[in-house]
Amino acid sequence: MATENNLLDIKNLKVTITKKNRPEVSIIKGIDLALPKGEIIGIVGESGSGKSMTMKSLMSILPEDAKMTVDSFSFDGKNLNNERLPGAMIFQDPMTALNPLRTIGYHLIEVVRRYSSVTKQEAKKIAVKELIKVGISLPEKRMTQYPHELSGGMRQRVLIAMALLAKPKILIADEPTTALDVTVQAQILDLIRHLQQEEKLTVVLVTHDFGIVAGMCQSIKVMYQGQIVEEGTTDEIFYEAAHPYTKELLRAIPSGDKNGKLYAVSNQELVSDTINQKGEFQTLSETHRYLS
Ligand SMILES: Nc1ncnc2c1ncn2[C@@H]1O[C@H](COP(=O)(O)OP(=O)(O)OP(=O)(O)O)[C@@H](O)[C@H]1O
Repeated sequence: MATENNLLDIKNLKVTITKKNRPEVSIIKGIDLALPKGEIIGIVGESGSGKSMTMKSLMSILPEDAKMTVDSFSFDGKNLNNERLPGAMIFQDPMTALNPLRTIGYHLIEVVRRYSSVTKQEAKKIAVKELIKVGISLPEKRMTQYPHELSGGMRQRVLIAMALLAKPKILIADEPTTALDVTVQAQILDLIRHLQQEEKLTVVLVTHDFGIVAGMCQSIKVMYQGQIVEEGTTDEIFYEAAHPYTKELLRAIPSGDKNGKLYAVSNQELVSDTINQKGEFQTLSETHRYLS
């Protein structure tokens, strides 16, 4: 049963992949997913743990050879049946979601007109307004430019604008800043946080980076090998993690200590002797404070 505070409630989500002449592979192994309304929820786990597959399941955009099953899938207290989730998703590399041969304006106007019956001129005005909302300067000019003419950060802002034009109730951001440099990363995260409050969105922030979820998320789910191995409030996860995998992930945050060690999560081996340059974060608790 869905609780009142959950926007999304999924029971026993499984995803399998079947390739030609190969046995079926279980990718997501029966997870229960409850996403509280109006929060930013972090999904954390190393590469290959199943974060993206889980999110693609929610959005019904799994690859052709993947099959998803659930025991129940409810949205805002109602069974979603076969309807699409009123959500939008942004990805690590905005280039993959943008057609290099089309202008930014083309992309935005297309989304506006998909969701409301307005003229092209009206759609253009709405699109320009949305570009302003996501902090893009010279929006009229940007409308005429092609994706490659924009910086990575600007492209990600365009994707966020496109996502918002779809009027989602839930925004899934899958490693939205991984491809960006640190300063731009912080700006995009700020934008997501700001929009989440402004639009009263529920946001799912998928990342392998605990540093990012610390300052952004109210709650965290930790994924490992296709399962959620631990979940709780951000404080619970940071200060009272019980699962060994969570502890290892936390231990893998660079200490910033001059003689700090960098550990790999999966095999617990030392992968680097020392971090010589001064890191941004000093200790785990300082990481949390710094980002809060
Ligand atoms: N199209 C595909 N065909 C077969 N296996 C796949 C496919 N896509 C993903 N997988 C496998 O599913 C598992 C989960 O992948 P997923 O992309 O969800 O991981 P992730 O946690 O999001 O990691 P990353 O951040 O690296 O994408 C991995 O073992 C991956 O190899």
